[in-house]
Amino acid sequence: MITVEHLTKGYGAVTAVDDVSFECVPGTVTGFLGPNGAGKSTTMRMICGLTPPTSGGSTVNGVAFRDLPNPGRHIGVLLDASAQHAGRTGREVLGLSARLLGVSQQRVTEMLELVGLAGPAEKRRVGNYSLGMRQRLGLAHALLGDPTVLMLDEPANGLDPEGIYWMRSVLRDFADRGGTVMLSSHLLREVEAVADHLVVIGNGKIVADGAKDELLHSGGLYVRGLATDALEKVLVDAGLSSQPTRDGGFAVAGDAETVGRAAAAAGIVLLELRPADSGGLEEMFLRLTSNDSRKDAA
Ligand SMILES: Nc1ncnc2c1ncn2[C@@H]1O[C@H](COP(=O)(O)OP(=O)(O)OP(=O)(O)O)[C@@H](O)[C@H]1O
Repeated sequence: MITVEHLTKGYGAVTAVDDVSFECVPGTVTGFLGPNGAGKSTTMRMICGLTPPTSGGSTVNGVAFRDLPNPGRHIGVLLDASAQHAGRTGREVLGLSARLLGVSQQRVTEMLELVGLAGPAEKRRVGNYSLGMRQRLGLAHALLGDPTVLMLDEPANGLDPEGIYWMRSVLRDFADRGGTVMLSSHLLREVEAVADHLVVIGNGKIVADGAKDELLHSGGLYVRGLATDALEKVLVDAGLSSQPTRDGGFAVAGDAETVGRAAAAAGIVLLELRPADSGGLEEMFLRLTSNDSRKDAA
């Protein structure tokens, strides 16, 4: 469980994180979404005690990170896969951490196997790893202490499609076994496939927080029929608010039964009647990306 309460961080005139509160609960994957410079990394750094907040606080399983006796046994963190000792081999990196955490070398072997680095790869220096291999090692490192919480900053960076699919299945499995997962991304599509819950941050502030299905389908219904003009008239006559879409359909605020019955009564053949795509969230996300990206300004 991760609990964030009124977390705020100012850097001079910039408020990188502005009164942010949310929870990541056991058994779920929370996608922490926001454009570049939105405040994702700063929030994560505060959660794991690397950056002191200006105000507010956060806990992991009810305890402030800095007060956890052996933090790696509670929360596995992957903030920057490239920040690993380049001169050590993959096995050495994990082996040293295992000694610090008090876990066995057998666990090191298991984690290397889990992330697909067992064999020749584990004997290569991390400096010679691709970014995707570093992400795999970073995930093995995060899982090493058998924590109940995982917090990962952009873990899909550098992974190929097969690697992204694999990463999702590891995270999904971790959550399905009761673990808490928080992962950040600046790509909605990337977290959509794995997250149950979404927290969206823009310009340091939370702009959306809720179940993924609710947020993605807050755009109402999508309907498309054979006779476009007639369908539009039917929707108007039924008192339903609708917007034409570029592909000849309509985004409708209403329930499927009302739309379906109204179309049937008018003898209109419907080709599609379904929840709208992630239009609402995606549009909001695009707006954030165009207006709130502070990377350019920074
Ligand atoms: N150490 C720092 N000193 C000054 N400003 C900082 C510092 N760290 C972050 N910032 C600023 O805080 C804001 C949020 O940055 P942060 O790295 O948390 O965003 P992010 O959402 O993780 O972005 P990205 O996806 O690009 O990593 C940015 O405007 C950034 O320039």
